[in-house]
Amino acid sequence: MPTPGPRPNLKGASMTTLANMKLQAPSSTASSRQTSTSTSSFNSRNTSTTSFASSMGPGSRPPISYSRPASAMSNNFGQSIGGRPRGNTRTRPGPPMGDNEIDPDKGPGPGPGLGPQPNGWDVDERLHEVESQFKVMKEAMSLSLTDRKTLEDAVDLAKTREHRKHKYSLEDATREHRHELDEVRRELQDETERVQRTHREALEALERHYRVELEDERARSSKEIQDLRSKLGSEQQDLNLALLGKDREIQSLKSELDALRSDLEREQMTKGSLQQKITEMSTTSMTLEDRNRALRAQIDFLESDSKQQSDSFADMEARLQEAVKAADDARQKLIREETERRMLFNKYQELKGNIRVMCRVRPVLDSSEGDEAKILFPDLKTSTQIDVTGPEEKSSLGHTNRKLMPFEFDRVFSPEVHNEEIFGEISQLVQSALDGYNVCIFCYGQTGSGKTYTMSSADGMIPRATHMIYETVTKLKEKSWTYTMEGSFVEVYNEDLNDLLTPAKEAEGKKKLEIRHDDARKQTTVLNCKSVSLDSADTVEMMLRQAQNNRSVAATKANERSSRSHSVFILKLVGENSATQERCEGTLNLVDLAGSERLKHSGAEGDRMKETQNINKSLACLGDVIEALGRGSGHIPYRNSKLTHLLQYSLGGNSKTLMFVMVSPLEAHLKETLTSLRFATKVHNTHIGTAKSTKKLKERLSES
Ligand SMILES: Nc1ncnc2c1ncn2[C@@H]1O[C@H](COP(=O)(O)OP(=O)(O)OP(=O)(O)O)[C@@H](O)[C@H]1O
Repeated sequence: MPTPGPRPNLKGASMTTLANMKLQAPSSTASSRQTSTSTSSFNSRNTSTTSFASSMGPGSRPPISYSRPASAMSNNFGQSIGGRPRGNTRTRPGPPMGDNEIDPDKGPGPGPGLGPQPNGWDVDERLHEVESQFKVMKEAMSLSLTDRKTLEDAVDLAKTREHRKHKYSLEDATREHRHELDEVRRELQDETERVQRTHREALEALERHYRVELEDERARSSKEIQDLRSKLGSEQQDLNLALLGKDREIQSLKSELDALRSDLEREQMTKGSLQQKITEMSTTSMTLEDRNRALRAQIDFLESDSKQQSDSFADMEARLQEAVKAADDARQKLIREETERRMLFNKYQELKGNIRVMCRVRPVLDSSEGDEAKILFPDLKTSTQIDVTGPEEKSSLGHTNRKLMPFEFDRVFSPEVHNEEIFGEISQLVQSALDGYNVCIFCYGQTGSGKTYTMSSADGMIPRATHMIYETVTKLKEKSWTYTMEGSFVEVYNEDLNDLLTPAKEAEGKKKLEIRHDDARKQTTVLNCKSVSLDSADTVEMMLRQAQNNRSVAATKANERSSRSHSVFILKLVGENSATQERCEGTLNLVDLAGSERLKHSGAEGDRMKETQNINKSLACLGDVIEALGRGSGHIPYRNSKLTHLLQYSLGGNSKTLMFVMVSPLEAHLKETLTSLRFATKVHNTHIGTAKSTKKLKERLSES
């Protein structure tokens, strides 16, 4: 129920004012209600503001100072609604309301006719009062609005401050956290860096260590690879050479086979024709015997009848003439056949190759010599192979093994083979020398391997060759061949040529030996060298004894009586055929080379070292010459050593060469054995051009 407002005082008031009053009275009530509401809300706000302000607490933002305490305002406002404001300085001062005052609870009082109203009817006063109340209310309103605004501002400010405070504290916290985070990050980073540094250092140390190890390993591996490569290279080279040699051998064997086949056919034909001739001759002989018998009968008859006798005599003479002619024809045929045999024989020799290599292993002399090397002779049928078990080798994986090294030559002689069998193989070459070829037979090998035993022992190649020559020469006399034989014996010692048939004392005042070559005859003469005419086999034995005494023999660690020089037995054979007028000139050189052991192994010093160096040099030169001949080189380095210079016409296209590689059976000599066998293999793989007999040369020379 709206409280009835005081009756408006129309006296002195304009109609407008009254109208306003009428209009405002209820609104005032309403506004009073409103005010009350707003006051309470203000109060509540004020309370909240106070609590908010108090929540700020000491040390926080300063409390908000209001222009007027809210409670006061509230009181004023309450009073202003109820009547005259009390104690409000802004309201018009007036007399205390007393009974005339409008009690808000009671209302403005009874209206006209509703009860006594002291001065209640004083409209002006009432109006004035209402106006002043209105003014007060208005002021209160504006104040309240201002307050509200202020409060709102304060709230906003507080909010802003609180917000800012929060923001600050948040920012502080963020900063703190960021700082902490930075610290932690820095620490972490430091730790990480430290760990990284430690790891890097460890890694670097490891890397350095492994790099060193790697370098070592690499160096070791590259050395091993290099060793293996060079070994492989040399083995490959050897294999290639062996392959080439084998190819050539196959080719030559094929052509040899063809030639032999045709030779055989020819020989068979010759044999057939010879047999036919023999049959013819025996028939002739029988005929002659018959005639003889008839002639005897005729003689008897002539003795009885002279005419008949003289006729028969003439007939007999004619027949005798015929028989003599037939015998002469047969002799001529024999000589022709000898010439043909020689030709065929030498052709066969040529086909066998001009350089042949044979290997001989000497037996173990007694158990004190030491362990025996593992040497096998697998090829029993043709006896051309020797397998040597090499020294112990360490593989890259650390395993120890021994390689089986096979070597192949024209012939291999095991320790049981005697000099007789060896000579069987070389006798054909001796025959070639008689037929006018230059022949050279070497014995190569380390000290104590059996060179001297093979070459010049009592039943060695030199005495056997000379015996064979004597026998052959004697037989050839029947075929109109007469031979002169001259022998000389020289040695090459420290690149000097010495005559072994002249004792050292006698040789002192004599001129030095000089080598002279006759290029047209392909013959070599040693000037100032003694040569002995060999008219009996005994002369050769005497020669050998003399040479042996004069040979330079010195002691080395490798062999007690070691030959330190190359000795060359030179046998010149000149044959002439009185029937055919043929002439041939051949030379047989039997060479016992000095020991081929290596300088390091021989333990040589001083003079012995010089000797060894010279021996090694001349052996190397011999290898070079054979190699150059094999290559077909235009320049053959004969003059690089005395030995090759001396043997110039016995090494090469116009001669036949046989090299014996002598092998010791002892394990202690294994390295030297392998070196010798490798050298011999190189020689074996060398193909030297076809040999030519000086007889043919002579024929050619005589033609020109
Ligand atoms: N086939 C063999 N049968 C029996 N004994 C042999 C045989 N070969 C060599 N000998 C002996 O072996 C020893 C050494 O041989 P030899 O003197 O011939 O060797 P070498 O190679 O000529 O040595 P150097 O180079 O010192 O002259 C000698 O006592 C010899 O009699």
